[in-house]
Amino acid sequence: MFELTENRKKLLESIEHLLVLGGPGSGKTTIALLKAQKEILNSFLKPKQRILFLSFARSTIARVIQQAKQIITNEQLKEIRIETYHGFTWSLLKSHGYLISFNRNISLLPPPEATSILAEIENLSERAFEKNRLFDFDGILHFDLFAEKAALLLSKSQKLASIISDTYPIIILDEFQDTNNKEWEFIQELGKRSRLIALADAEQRIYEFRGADPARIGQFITKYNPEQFDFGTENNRSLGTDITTFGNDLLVGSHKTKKYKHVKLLQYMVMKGTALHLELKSQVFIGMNYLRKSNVSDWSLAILVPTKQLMLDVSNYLATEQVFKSFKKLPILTHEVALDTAGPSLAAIIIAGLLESVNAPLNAFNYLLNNLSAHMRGRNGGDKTPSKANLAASKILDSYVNTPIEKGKQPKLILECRKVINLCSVLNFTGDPGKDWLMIRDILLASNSKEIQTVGEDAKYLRLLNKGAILRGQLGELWRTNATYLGAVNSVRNALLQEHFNASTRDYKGIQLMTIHKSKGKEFDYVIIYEGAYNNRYVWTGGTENELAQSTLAMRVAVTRAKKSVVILTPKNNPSPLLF
Ligand SMILES: Nc1ncnc2c1ncn2[C@@H]1O[C@H](COP(=O)(O)OP(=O)(O)OP(=O)(O)O)[C@@H](O)[C@H]1O
Repeated sequence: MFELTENRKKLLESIEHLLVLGGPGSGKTTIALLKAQKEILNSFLKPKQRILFLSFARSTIARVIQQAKQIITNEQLKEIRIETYHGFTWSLLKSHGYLISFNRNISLLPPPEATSILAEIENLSERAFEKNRLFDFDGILHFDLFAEKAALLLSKSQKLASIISDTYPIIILDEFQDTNNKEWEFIQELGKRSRLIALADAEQRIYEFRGADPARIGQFITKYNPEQFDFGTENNRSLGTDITTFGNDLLVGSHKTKKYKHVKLLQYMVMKGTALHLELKSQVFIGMNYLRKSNVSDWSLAILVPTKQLMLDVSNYLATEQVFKSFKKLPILTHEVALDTAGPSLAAIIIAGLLESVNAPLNAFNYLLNNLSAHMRGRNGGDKTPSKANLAASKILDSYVNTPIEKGKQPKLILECRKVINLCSVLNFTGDPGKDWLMIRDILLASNSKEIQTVGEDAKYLRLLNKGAILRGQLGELWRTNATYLGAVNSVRNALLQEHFNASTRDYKGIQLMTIHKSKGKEFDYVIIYEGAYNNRYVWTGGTENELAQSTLAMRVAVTRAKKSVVILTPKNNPSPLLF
């Protein structure tokens, strides 16, 4: 199916540890899949053995599976386990974590709740201490500890390590340049007995902020003395275009004096109101027309933005029809958004709590206060601490739960929470989870408290996250068995947690909106990179040299996602220094 160069044929024959280097679209993933196929065809695998393909993100897994289906047969695909580091290490810790924790039952700490629990610990080493304490003593595993604890587990139990290596004699490490120290420790445990194939591109290292280290590829070479293959700037993704050339020129700044056929740099006028993202939306229509005219079947068009805030603003703009004074209209554009889940997940737990509360009115009020406090502390997600105002408000709620204040002196937020409970207590549920859910969400949205309204707003994004169906399914099940929503919080929590491990099988077709960082490892027919004004920029004025270097790498990753064409939009009054 593929014309293979001598170099690639040599790679397929190798029985050493391997390091495959190459720029975006040079064919690293493809050759790794061909290598796996070759080993399968050579009957290298004994019964029950499989090849393990490890990557970082669920969305990348989806793409690799999609790509694998074009290269190898379904039977061969069954002999490859394609997994995220999280999914794989969790499966190890879930069944064997008791070997390294005082608590025999290992459970997961859902990320939004983790953020909320750790919100007040600002000091990073204290945070790390608390995360470790939770696992060591309570068996509760924070997502950040997956690699670390899995490495510890394998180092403590050589028997388990042998079983793992016996099951997976060959392990492919995707996006190796982005492994942090803990993942590297884990990989070294695996590498004691299994053959490793690392795929890497130093210039696509965009996760330095989570511990990716420029020295990592060198460490791999020193440790394993692998056979090395470098596909350099070969470009199989956007063959016949100058997209990769632009990406490489960007690294040295030489793009500023050149012209490109497949990369358009546009400066747009920043406008307000209905015209806020007019230029972007118009470019999306132009892109769609181009793809239709070029007869690209099942086309994909990505809009990549630097910040989450801009992503949400753009999503709202695309999902609304604009009508201008001239009566010209810009219709709604259906699209998918790659959103972080913390805020919406915590909002979902609040709504689930209120659905339950109607049948358990006794604790309903305190329950709401606790959940609302968790939402305010955790909605920013990740390891980010909440804003001072949110932290202060959450403390009001926490202290009220412990020592209620007499009537007349209660803060407004507490009174508003009481109002929510009263309004919910007189609701007549229909048994249709979709409708009942919306009744509660509307109560939250109509609240006079900004904090409570925000919960309603965050809950709206569950639809964008495609979580609607799964939640409806779980709640419908409860109603069918009990004719109440008792147990809603648990089932919502489980449903949302499960999502972290299900390799998303959806493919990236149509209009996809995401941050530049999320676009890593994906490919689209057409890419529009959109920089907003003020805080929604690639480069902040006054940023350090290192920040500028990171932004350049991120921009190159974004550009090289495209197969056919790229448009980059930057504000005319203050164009990006990376571009002009
Ligand atoms: N030898 C080849 N001949 C023809 N097409 C190829 C070859 N290798 C890869 N391709 C095609 O090129 C595209 C990019 O390949 P692949 O995803 O393997 O690159 P990559 O190096 O893993 O990219 P990235 O680092 O950007 O994720 C795919 O569409 C693939 O089908």
